[in-house]
Amino acid sequence: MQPDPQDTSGLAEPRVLIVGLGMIGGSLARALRAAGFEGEIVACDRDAIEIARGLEMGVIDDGGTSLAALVPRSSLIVLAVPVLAMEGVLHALAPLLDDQVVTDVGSTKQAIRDAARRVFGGLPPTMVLGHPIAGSEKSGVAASDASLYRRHKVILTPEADTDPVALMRVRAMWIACGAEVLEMTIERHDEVLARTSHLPHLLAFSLVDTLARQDERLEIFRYAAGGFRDFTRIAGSDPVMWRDIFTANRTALLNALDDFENGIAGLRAAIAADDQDALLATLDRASHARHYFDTLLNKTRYQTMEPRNVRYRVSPGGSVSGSIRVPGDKSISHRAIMLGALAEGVTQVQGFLEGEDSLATLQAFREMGVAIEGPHQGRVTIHGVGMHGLQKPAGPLYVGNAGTAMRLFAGLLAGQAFDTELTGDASLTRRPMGRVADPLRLMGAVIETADGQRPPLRIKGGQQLEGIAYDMPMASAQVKSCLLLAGLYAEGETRVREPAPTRDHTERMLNGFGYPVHRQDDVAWLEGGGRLSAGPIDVPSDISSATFFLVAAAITPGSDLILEHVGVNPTRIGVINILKAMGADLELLDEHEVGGEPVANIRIRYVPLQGIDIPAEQVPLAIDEFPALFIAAANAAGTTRLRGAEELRVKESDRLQAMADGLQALGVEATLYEDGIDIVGRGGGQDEDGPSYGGGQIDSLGDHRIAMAFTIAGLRAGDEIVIDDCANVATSFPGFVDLARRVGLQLDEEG
Ligand SMILES: O=C(O)C1=C[C@@H](OP(=O)(O)O)[C@@H](O)[C@H](O)C1
Ligand SMILES: C=C(OP(=O)(O)O)C(=O)O
Repeated sequence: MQPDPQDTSGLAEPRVLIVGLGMIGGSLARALRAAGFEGEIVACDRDAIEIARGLEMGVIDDGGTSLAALVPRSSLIVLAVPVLAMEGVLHALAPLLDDQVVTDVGSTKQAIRDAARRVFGGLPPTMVLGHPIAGSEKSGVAASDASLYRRHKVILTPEADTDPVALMRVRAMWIACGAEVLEMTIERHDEVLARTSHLPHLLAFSLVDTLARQDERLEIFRYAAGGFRDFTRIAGSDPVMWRDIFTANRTALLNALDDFENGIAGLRAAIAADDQDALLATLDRASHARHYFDTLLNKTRYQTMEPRNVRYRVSPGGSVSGSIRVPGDKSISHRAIMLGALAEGVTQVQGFLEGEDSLATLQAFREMGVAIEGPHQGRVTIHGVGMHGLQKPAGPLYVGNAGTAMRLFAGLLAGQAFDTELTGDASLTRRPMGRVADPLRLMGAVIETADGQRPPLRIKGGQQLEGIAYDMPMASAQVKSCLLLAGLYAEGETRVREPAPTRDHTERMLNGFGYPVHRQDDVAWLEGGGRLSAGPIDVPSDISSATFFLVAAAITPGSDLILEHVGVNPTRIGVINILKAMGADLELLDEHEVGGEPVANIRIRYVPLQGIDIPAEQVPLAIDEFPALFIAAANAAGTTRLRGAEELRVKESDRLQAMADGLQALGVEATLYEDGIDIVGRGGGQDEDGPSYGGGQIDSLGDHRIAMAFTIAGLRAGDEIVIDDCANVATSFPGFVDLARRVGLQLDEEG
């Protein structure tokens, strides 16, 4: 939660003493004042001129050069002197301290704790070490800034015996300044800061110094523009302060420097050897890393129950018309990156889905050393590394919300020479992974899971896999694909029998990359040990995304909509078959094939729908489309019955339950079964144009498809539908809100 910068209620200090009135201490004083702090603010500095300036600027109420005069009536003391000056200040303070709470703002923490131990025999419980992660290259009280800490992080490093009241008081001070207060151990703080702050400062100082000592230095500085200026701004920082920090955090800084030297050596070698792919892999990884880690950090907050609540507000009514193209197919986008990375040569992809799920797959390959350019407007260029060219990633591979990524990666990584760990967001962490881990173990893979065979997955590298013949207990394209990908690395044949046809994009794309995959009846198989050769991939629009608009048009009188360039692979068109069986007026135009996948434009016009018993064989062919199809059912005449769909319970949410709850909230009768649902449609009444159900509040449970299904339900609602927890729509359908508005929905997005 963002602290209220005006809230000083937790801060009841009669007098705050700031020791060291520089830019950091001065900014603290000004921030407290600006927040309406009513106590006294005094400062001590050995430089009387700084104190005089502080008084003149109105930053402090009183001040001087002697601690003895200022400590006694103060309640909270903030040490804002350079790190190596701390020990001297602590010595001077020791005889003066009574029950004051003491804190500091030093950039390293172990050195200050060591100093306190030498002075006091231990870190006193009333001393709370802290560090605001804010600053500037400027110094002195004249450079102070009342907003320096606003929305910045302050790290406090309490110890086991720190007085909780002291901690609370220091925390209250920073919250009053508008900061976000975090806690971590002293050791962790020093390691983190060595990498994120101390190393970059060291590099900036070093680069400027190196260039400044060269003969043509004037020329260098004269022409040094953007890059040099950006990179070296911090080299103008206070030398004493930074000498102290580098000295005080010696061990952690040297470790960070070692890592950096390895990285630089790698780049040097790549340049020397004219290894453009290696160079691009590093540059690309770096250029995307900042954005990616921001997203990742948001996810972490999301998991820890501070949801980024994106809320949709759908006004009732609207019509649906036009001609639109929805984003690229998610299943094919994942596979394009995976196979492109393992291929020999360069794979050009167009139509790539720039959604969070497929971007997670892309990032994971970057972390395994693959050079990938883009995405730029759906174009991605993958510099394949060959079947054995992946490198061990530095840490766990985080695949967010994407079940497909985790399960396909499990197969692919089981055959690598190195260990890996796969992690995901809260929803993915609840999903079953035994369905891939068990058969992979039969192939000889070594995989550890968390309780209940859930993520994270720890996959041991260096195992020789053996082909197996596996009868899948459920119709799952993810399991089939996982085993086929592991089969690429296995000895002999890997055969997978599916109880019902499932999407066959993996088989098609492998064949397209020159790797033979055979099929006879319900069995697909391949022989391990082959090679993939790169080729272009044109990703069609995702029929699962198109479905929301197909249903929107199917339920809204007067609608006439064309969805362009949609993938209509026979293993994906359950939604078309089911809508047609319900009576929808739907036709495929301009059917043709791109890169081994059939595509078409789909035209759909409104006619009243009938409820049906959904044929069992259509279930796997429409597995992701059911949330939207349930909305079609709610608008049809009569009851729609679905059975044999227990897989819906283990998607991003329990989709049977989530949809039943939502439909009931709108006033639609829905009866749940273990493997399905009956929905009593509200269509077929006298007033064909009137609303089918009411409005209401829906919890999407963070499931993109639940969120989008209830959005289109708004077209036939009698009142507003408000849908919570919609941020994950971005996993599969970036731009959904804009497109929905474009075809005629009245939709607002909040948060
Ligand atoms: O292979 C794939 O790309 C997918 C397979 C399906 O999952 P299951 O294999 O679990 O049915 C589907 O729900 C998912 O969205 C994508
Ligand atoms: C189930 C889905 O995806 P995944 O399994 O990849 O999370 C989906 O997109 O509906």
